[in-house]
Amino acid sequence: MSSTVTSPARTIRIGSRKSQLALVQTYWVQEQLHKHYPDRDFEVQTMSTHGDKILDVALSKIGDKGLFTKELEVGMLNQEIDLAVHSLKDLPTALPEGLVLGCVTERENPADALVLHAKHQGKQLDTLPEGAVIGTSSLRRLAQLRYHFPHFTFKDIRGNLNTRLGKLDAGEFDALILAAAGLKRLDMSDRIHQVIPSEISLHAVGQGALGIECRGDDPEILDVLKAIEHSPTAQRCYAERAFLRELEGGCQVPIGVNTEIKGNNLILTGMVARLDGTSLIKDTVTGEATEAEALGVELAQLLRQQGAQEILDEIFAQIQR
Ligand SMILES: NCc1[nH]cc(CCC(=O)O)c1CC(=O)O
Repeated sequence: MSSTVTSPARTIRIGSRKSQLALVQTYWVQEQLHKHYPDRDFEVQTMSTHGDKILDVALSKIGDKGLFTKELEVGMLNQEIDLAVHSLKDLPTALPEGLVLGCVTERENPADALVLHAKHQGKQLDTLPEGAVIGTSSLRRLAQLRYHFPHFTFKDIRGNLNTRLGKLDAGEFDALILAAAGLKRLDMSDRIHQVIPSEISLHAVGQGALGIECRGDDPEILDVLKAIEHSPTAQRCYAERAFLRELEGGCQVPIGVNTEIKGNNLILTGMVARLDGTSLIKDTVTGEATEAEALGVELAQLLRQQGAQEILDEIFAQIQR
């Protein structure tokens, strides 16, 4: 008599930060995976990351490498969780040994958005008064907006989305610049007064996309993740991340991008700006979408030839002080 004994499929453990946005994103991934693999169990485990615990310190002062990802990565390497869902924007371009970017899901609108205090209802960046106080914690947004709107006053803001919106509504700011994608995912699209055009603000690398990280030596998980990969988003984000990696910048340097897929081609625009908004270097490359990473490297080299490295060196020196 012979019988085939198959051990029951293991429960797949998904790690997430505890913020409202992180949870919405993680439960969305869980649901997508469940749709593709109805017979498998996917369970969510939440963890606080260093970035969640130091909400009162300016992001640009503490550096950003892995601020929102490290604890989840340790969890994966210790076999406590099998994959981690991140806002791709928060995932460093160099991952710890043993971990890989397993898949990239379909992107929301990657643009930045203008969110106004009620008293400015109906206004846009062009029509906000001189001296308007704009809240942002991102050097990228700061540098680009200063470049285009030197007459505004810029003020750092921290905290999760609800905290920030509370500060805006309480009158501490005239407007905030936030990712349109985060507001959309939290069902707060009605707070977006203007989707900022890419001519004014190039978005962060990976903005609006989710990146799922897992162990490189776990073929089962890598295979499971293939079902929810969105290939055009992945190609765009691979080009953006190669550009950032080549310039050796994190999320907290004024580097912005825009990507577009047209037929087989990928169009990548990138910029590096001075923090005070006095200069901004920007260029565009086009090539086969299948060569996404090479395009990112090419654009980085192009911007370097135009002085991007000097700007970045200046910024690194300032941040370290
Ligand atoms: N750094 C914080 C962060 N990480 C991801 C998002 C929003 C969603 C996204 O860009 O995918 C935000 C907030 C913001 O920039 O307004």
